[in-house]
Amino acid sequence: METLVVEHPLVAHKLTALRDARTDSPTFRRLADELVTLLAYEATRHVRVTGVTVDTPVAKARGVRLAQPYPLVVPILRAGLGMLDGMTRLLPTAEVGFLGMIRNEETLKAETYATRLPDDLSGRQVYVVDPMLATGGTLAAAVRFLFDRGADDVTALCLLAAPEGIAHMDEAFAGSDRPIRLVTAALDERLNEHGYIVPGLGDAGDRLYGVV
Ligand SMILES: O=P(O)(O)OC[C@H]1O[C@H](OP(=O)(O)OP(=O)(O)O)[C@H](O)[C@@H]1O
Ligand SMILES: O=c1cc[nH]c(=O)[nH]1
Ligand SMILES: [Mg+2]
Repeated sequence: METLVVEHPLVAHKLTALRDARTDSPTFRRLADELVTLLAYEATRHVRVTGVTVDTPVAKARGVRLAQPYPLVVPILRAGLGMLDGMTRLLPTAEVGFLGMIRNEETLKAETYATRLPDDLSGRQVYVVDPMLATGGTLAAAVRFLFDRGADDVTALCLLAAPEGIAHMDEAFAGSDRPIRLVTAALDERLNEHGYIVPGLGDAGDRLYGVV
């Protein structure tokens, strides 16, 4: 999986505050919202555009507009919701689909409890947002939903990624002719015995939504 770790002092500053266990949920939500916007700037470098000509007050000008069909943004509930507004702020015309998934903390396997996606995604660019890429089980299942519907251009935006998650995605989609890109704020060290990213930031959904 093509991976871009965004190196930028503002990204590092906001990620450090997100990691800090002392950061409360309102602040955590604001930082996640700000951070995804910085990642989205990089993640949308390939977004499809089409040529247009407009009249300025002075003269005609050649330009571009987002091509249609517009991209699809898919937050993976719960924690992906914390990244949705930041993403749609940059892509206001994007369509939004939803995947509700929860990782079984015994088996570490992802289980799906809600799917609201267009049936036909052929020709669509898709941006998946989920703060954490840990074992990769959740993202792999999400990408499979999207590929099964015909998507051929998927970019995942994650706040943190673990090497195990990237390796899992590489195995799961080895030989696939459809590119999957990952844009993240940091590649962390490893997973602990509970499947949590080390040093990580804890359970992203719990941090976002005040679960103590
Ligand atoms: O790469 P994986 O090992 O699959 O782990 C990553 C997933 O785990 C967390 O979700 P969780 O299942 O805790 O649900 P939540 O988002 O509702 O907190 C996180 O939000 C990711 O979706
Ligand atoms: O560290 C982790 C791993 C999986 N899910 C999370 O929310 N955090
Ligand atoms: Mg989740």
